[in-house]
Amino acid sequence: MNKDIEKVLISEEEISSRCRLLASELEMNYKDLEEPLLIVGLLKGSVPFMAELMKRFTIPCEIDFMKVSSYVGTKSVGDVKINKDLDHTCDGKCVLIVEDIIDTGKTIKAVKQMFYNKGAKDVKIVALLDKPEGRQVDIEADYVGFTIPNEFVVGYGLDYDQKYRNLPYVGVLSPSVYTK
Ligand SMILES: Nc1nc2c(ncn2[C@@H]2O[C@H](COP(=O)(O)O)[C@@H](O)[C@H]2O)c(=O)[nH]1
Ligand SMILES: [Mg+2]
Repeated sequence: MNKDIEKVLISEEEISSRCRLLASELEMNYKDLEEPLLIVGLLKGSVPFMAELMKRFTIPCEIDFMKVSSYVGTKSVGDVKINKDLDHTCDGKCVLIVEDIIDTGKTIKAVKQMFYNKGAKDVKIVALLDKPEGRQVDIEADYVGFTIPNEFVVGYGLDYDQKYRNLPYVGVLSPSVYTK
């Protein structure tokens, strides 16, 4: 295990088997769509989760990415800014937003509204992790991989200062790393 990780919260095997179930639930719910589902990953944290899900889809789909920022270090600063916008239009489309983690809910609430403002017909959210104790606004994901306690986690796409995204598991970062 990486020396900066205090404990492994969710193992690689647990993530893989949960993603298999989530993908089949999503497939079932989207099987009657008349046009391709637009799957949008929020960069950078959603990349491993999005790859794990989409490789199991057999439904017609298109993919795109958006980059928004709302965090500095381990703190949510509230304001959500777009750093990279979509390549696709989403007028009249069904959109599935893929997010790594929902904490205060401010990011995903703002992003969901952005998609409706862009003319999407339907917007659903799938999040690998949910920290309901951190919630400050009224928003829930439609699909959640794991509900976790209110701790700062890294790995499987999630970073601290751009590090640890490559870990194959989700772990709790030792506070000594960010109180240095
Ligand atoms: N590496 C981690 N990133 C986190 C964690 N909790 C939140 N976040 C980042 O913020 C947004 C969502 O935050 P929200 O407060 O607006 O809901 C999420 O996409 C992450 O990028 C965490 O524990 N570890
Ligand atoms: Mg994110």
